[in-house]
Amino acid sequence: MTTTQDPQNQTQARLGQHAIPSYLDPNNIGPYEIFLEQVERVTPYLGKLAYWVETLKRPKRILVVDVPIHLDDGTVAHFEGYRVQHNTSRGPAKGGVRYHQDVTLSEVMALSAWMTIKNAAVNLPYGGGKGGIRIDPRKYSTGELERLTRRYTTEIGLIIGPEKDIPAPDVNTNPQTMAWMMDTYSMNVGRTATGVVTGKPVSLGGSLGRGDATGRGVFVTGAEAMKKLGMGLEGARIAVQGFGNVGNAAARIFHDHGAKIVAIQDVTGTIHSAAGIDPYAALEHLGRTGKITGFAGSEELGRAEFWGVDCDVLIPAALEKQITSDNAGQIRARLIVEGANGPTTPAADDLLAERGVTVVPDVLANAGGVTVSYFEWVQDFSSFFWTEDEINARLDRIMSEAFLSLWDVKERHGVTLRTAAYIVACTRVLEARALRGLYP
Ligand SMILES: NC(=O)C1=CN([C@@H]2O[C@H](COP(=O)(O)OP(=O)(O)OC[C@H]3O[C@@H](n4cnc5c(N)ncnc54)[C@H](O)[C@@H]3O)[C@@H](O)[C@H]2O)C=CC1
Ligand SMILES: O=C(O)CCC(=O)C(=O)O
Repeated sequence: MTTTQDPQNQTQARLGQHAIPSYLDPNNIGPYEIFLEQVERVTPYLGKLAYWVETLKRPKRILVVDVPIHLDDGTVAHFEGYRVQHNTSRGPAKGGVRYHQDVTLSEVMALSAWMTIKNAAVNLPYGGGKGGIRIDPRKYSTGELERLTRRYTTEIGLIIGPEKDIPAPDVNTNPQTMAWMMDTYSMNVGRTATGVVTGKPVSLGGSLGRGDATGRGVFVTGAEAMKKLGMGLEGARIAVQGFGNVGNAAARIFHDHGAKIVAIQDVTGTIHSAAGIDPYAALEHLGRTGKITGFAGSEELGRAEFWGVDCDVLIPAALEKQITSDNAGQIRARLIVEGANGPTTPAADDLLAERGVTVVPDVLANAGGVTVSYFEWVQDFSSFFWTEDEINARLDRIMSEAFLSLWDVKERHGVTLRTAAYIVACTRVLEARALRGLYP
C-alpha cells in the first residue's frame, strides 16, 4: 500500500533522486528486474514485515573487480568480475560463480537474490551471494583459466571467507575451479581453509553426492509434484534443456526411475526421440564428439521447436529467460521443474498458470545443490565426513519436506508454488532483519 501519508513514502520523497541506487535505475536494470517483480508479487502476503521489504530490493554488498591475466601468447587481458552479497540476515552469503560471455552485474545481482530466497525457502542458515566473470571460457586454455580463477579469488578475497561468503560452482565452473579458489584463498590467509568454497573435489574436503545433488533435488521435487498431479513416473516423457551438471544428472536420475527422456537441448543443438534417449549414452556421445546432435536413433530439431515437443515434464536447466511469453503457449508439458535459475519470466509464469501448467520454481527445485554444499561446509568444519547414503537420505528428506510444506502454503493462499516459496522465504529473511534491527 503506498499513500502520501505513508511515512516510508514521505522518506522516499525526501530522498528524491537519491532514493534509488544507480545500479537499480529502472531504465537500465536488466535481469534483476525479474527479481524485483517477484518481490512486488509477494509483498501483499508479508503483513507487518512489508515494512522491511526494501531490504530485499537492495543487495547488501556489490564488488566489481578487474581481473587481469597473462595469456599464453604473452599479452595481458582484462576481464570484469563480480561478487554480490544480496543478503546476510540469516547467515553468511552463499552461492556459485559463473563464467560466461553474457555475465553482467544485473545478472549476478539477480542470481544472488535468488540464492537468498532459495536458502531461506529450504531453511538453510545462509544469506544469498553469487559471483561471475564475463568470459567465454571455451576460448581459453586450462592455464589461462587457472590464472583467471586465482586472480579473481584474490580480488574478491576482501569479502569471501568460510564465515562470510562461500562460493561454489555454477555455469562453466566445476570442482577444479573450486580447488584453485580454495588454494588461492588459503595461500593468501596462510592456512588451509577448506570451508571457503564448496563443490570441491572429494579428495580436498568436498562432499560425496555434491556432483549430482542439484539434479537429484530436481528429481525429488519433480517426483513429489507428479504425485500431487496424479502423474506416474514409469514412462513419463521428459524434455531437458541444458545437459551440464544439472540437466544431465536430472535426466539420468529420471531415466533410472523409469521415465523416458524424449528431448535434450544444449548449446550445440537439439535432439528428439519419441522412443526415448538413454542419457548415459548421450553423455558419452557428447564427451566423444563435443556435440549433442548426431546421437544414434535421434532426430535433430531446430532451437525453437524444442518448446513444442510432446512431453509430460519439461526441465529447463540452462540459463535465465528461456520460457517467455513468446514460447509459453507452445509448451505441452503439464509440469515444469526449474533446474536453471530464473528460466521463466513473470509474464510467462502468468500464461502458464492460466493454462494450468504447474511450475516447481528454481528456488525450490534446484536447491539440492546448495543443500549438499551446506553439508560439505558442515563436514569441513567438523573434519568428519558422511557416507553418500547418509548425504542422499538427508538431501531427499529436506527436499521432500520443503516441497510438501510449500505445496500446503500454495493451497492455503491459492497462489503459485513460486509465490508460496517467496512467501515463506521472504518471511524468514525479513523476520531475521526485524529481530536484528538497525544500529543505532
Ligand atoms: N551447478 C549447480 O549446482 C547449480 C546450478 N544451477 C543452475 O542450473 C543451470 C545450469 O547450470 P550447470 O548445469 O551447473 O551449468 P553447466 O555449465 O554444467 O551446463 C550448462 C548447460 O546449459 C547449456 N546451455 C548453455 N547455453 C544454452 C542455450 N542458449 N540453450 C540451450 N542450452 C544451453 C550448456 O550447453 C550446458 O549443457 C544454471 O541456471 C545454474 O545457475 C542451479 C543450482 C545449482
Ligand atoms: O552450492 C552452492 O553453494 C550454490 C549453488 C548455486 O549457485 C545455486 O544454487 O544456484
